[in-house]
Amino acid sequence: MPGRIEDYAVIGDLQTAALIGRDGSVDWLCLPRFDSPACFAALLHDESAGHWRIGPAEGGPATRRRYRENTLVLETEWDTPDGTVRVTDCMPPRGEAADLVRVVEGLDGAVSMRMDLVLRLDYGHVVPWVRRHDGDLAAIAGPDTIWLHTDAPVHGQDHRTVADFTVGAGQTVRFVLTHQASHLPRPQPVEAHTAIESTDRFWRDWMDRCTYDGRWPEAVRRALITLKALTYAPTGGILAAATTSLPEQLGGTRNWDYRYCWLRDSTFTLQALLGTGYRDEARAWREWLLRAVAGDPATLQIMYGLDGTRRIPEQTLPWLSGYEGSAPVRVGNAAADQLQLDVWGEVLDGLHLSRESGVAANETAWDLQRALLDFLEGNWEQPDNSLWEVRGPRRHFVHSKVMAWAGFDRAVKAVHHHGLDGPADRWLAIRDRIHADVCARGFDPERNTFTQFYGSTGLDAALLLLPRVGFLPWDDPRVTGTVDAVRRELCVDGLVMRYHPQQDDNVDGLPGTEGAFLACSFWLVDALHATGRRREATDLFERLLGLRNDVGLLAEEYDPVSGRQLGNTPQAFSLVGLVNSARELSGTATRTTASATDQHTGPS
Ligand SMILES: OC[C@H]1O[C@H](O[C@H]2O[C@H](CO)[C@@H](O)[C@H](O)[C@H]2O)[C@H](O)[C@@H](O)[C@@H]1O
Repeated sequence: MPGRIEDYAVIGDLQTAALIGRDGSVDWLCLPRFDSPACFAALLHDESAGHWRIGPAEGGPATRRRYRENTLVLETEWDTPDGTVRVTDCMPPRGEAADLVRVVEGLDGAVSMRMDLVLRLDYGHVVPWVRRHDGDLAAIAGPDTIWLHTDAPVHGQDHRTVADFTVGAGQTVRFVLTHQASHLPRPQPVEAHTAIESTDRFWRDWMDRCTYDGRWPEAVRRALITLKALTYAPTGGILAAATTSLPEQLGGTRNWDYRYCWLRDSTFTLQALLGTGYRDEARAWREWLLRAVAGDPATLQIMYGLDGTRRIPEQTLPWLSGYEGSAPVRVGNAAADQLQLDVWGEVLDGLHLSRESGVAANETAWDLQRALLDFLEGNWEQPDNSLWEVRGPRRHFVHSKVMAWAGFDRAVKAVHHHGLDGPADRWLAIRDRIHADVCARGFDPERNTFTQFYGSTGLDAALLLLPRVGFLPWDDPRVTGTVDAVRRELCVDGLVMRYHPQQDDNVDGLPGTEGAFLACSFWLVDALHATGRRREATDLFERLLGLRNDVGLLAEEYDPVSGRQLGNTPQAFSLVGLVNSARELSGTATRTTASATDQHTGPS
């Protein structure tokens, strides 16, 4: 049985990531990339879909675990009646091949250990052929070979590889699992202890570049390390999360594949990284973006594969029962074909932010922005699927229109403040038309709130972002009215639902419901802070910190009733929310969105 979502820690090598439960079992790993088929998919079924457990023979959860300070090296410890043992796990930043390194170390007494390796390629589907080569194991299936190099005595048993051994104080037993394409020669295995030390150094060096000096430094640093772990180093692409199909409702069907690069999520991640000193990542992301969206801006997708791949068709994997029975398990994501107008605005805002932050200008980037503006000019009046990717009918979502406004606003500023070339007066006029349209059709004066879409009876937590992008000032009564309405109508036990799915005739077109959306809850922290309710903002922020798991990770959502994390994990959206709110509350936030002096000055 897989653990709770919050039972999982993550390790990764900037090309893929493994999730490790409190019982020492790797229950999720895709090789060689984040979006490759999993060789351990127990998370979405049970151990027969592949897992790799190393722990005391008696089983059970660890007594404690932690990351080594400022690193992605995980240490899991068990106190047993016979002694204490530690397993150290890491994935060294990629050299010749992907390696997963696990070292067992006796700390006290002598502990009987068991290793249970069940390799199932293609998401639990394919049992590999296992052969011995010079004392190591090679598991071969189709395009993949997975090598196991260890000094433990392993043997095969019922299509799995097991080892029973005892570690005494001061003894270590090493395991290195390496992936290689099956047509290539065996890669040089890394030495486990050396790999742990070099991984440790890599992450410490990366953390040394962090400029964050505000409150809650450990939570912010852990979030930043995790965001970095969600970047795909070869291309600079930024993932939404490391998993697919962890459910938004236990037992439900809201199960999606997040192992791709959403322009929206990446832009938000960029804000958090730029605001904490990580300019190289911002540059790499911009270059990724320019390559991914090259071509006709009318064919811009809201998301791409890690290398900018456009086709990520959605399929279901019927042989997997799903996390706690939450089926179907999906790979690929049909949202890639949706129209989500906010994305144009977010990309324009993200590139504006890079410019404002002094990340060197690039002529191609401005050409792209002009092309995006041309598209937006002809399409901002279209209904769309919104940032929530609704699968119901397209509507005139207020947040989408406001982000179109933000796109033109940033374009005008690019001309006025940065001397770039463009028809600023025309853009200004469109900007003001959008503003007037939203204020006339997207605001309900009787309820004193903006609405989810034109004519909607529902609300949307994304409305909390309107003042952040400068659409109206925080003290505008329409903004304070909307913040109050979100609190009144969308909060469950103080946490924020992104909207009520059943509202407006089932706005998202999906069955079931979902948990509180953690990113939105961080947006409420920022809104409370900006509207002068600072104590409440801090209280909510600290409550959200308390929802992180024991190693500081957050999934997409949280169910206040069962007290469990829900959805894909670790999720960039949630962690970006944490970093940005910490910066706001600490007063260390530099401009990542329009400041008060940049607020809208046109009509309405
Ligand atoms: O709820 C329906 C949609 O859920 C997913 O989208 C959500 O995750 C995205 C990645 O973090 C995020 O950008 C989006 O705002 C969220 O709504 C899923 O990917 C969609 O396919 C699905 O329709």
